[in-house]
Amino acid sequence: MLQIENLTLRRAAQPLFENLELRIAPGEVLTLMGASGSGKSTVLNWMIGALDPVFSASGSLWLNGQRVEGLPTELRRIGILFQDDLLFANMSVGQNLAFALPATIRGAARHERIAQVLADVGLAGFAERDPATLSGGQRARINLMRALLAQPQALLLDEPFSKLDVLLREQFRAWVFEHLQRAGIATLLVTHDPQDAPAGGRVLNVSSWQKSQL
Ligand SMILES: Nc1ncnc2c1ncn2[C@@H]1O[C@H](COP(=O)(O)OP(=O)(O)OP(=O)(O)O)[C@@H](O)[C@H]1O
Repeated sequence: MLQIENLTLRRAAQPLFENLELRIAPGEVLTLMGASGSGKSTVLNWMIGALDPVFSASGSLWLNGQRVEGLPTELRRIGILFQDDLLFANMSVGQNLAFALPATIRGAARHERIAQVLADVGLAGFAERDPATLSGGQRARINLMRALLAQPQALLLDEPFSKLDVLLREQFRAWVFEHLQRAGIATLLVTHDPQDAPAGGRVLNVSSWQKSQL
């Protein structure tokens, strides 16, 4: 369970919003929707411990019963995926994935794990490929798998589909939701496009943030 309690964010003395409350169950995707500049990315930055110092925050963040908003980013077990993929251009696909693997997985087990991940996403044999030679959809899948290899308990998606063309976007979206549900990951999806939300999923609109209860 990923939970925000009573979050107020301010820039200078001005509140960006007040008293945000939300709860996301394992395997659920909650969509956070709102106009440009309404503060969606700022919430995500706060959740991963990367709030710009121009903002101040009060409120608490809980992940599976542990209060995490005071913890360093790497101890929070919260992954994030941005609209621009951040694959390292000077590394192969396999090296990009290996970068996210926990250090406790060593030696041959690392190669096996990466081969298995690539096979799982329909990209068997791609470990040596240069990321620049991949299609948009292939890059998107590698980027998501890299975020998941770090074994997050929650995932934040910031406009993850907006750079994909229409057909690919539909396929990738369905694939992502199915994958996250199977992995039991609590997911917060930020978007300005209502069509990005999973069918039947809960949507929280930024305009209703004041004292909203989800
Ligand atoms: N570093 C900063 N310094 C000053 N103001 C900032 C800074 N970062 C963001 N802001 C402002 O804070 C507000 C919220 O920004 P934020 O990026 O969270 O909005 P958003 O809802 O994610 O927008 P978008 O959909 O365009 O990404 C905006 O008015 C923005 O201009």
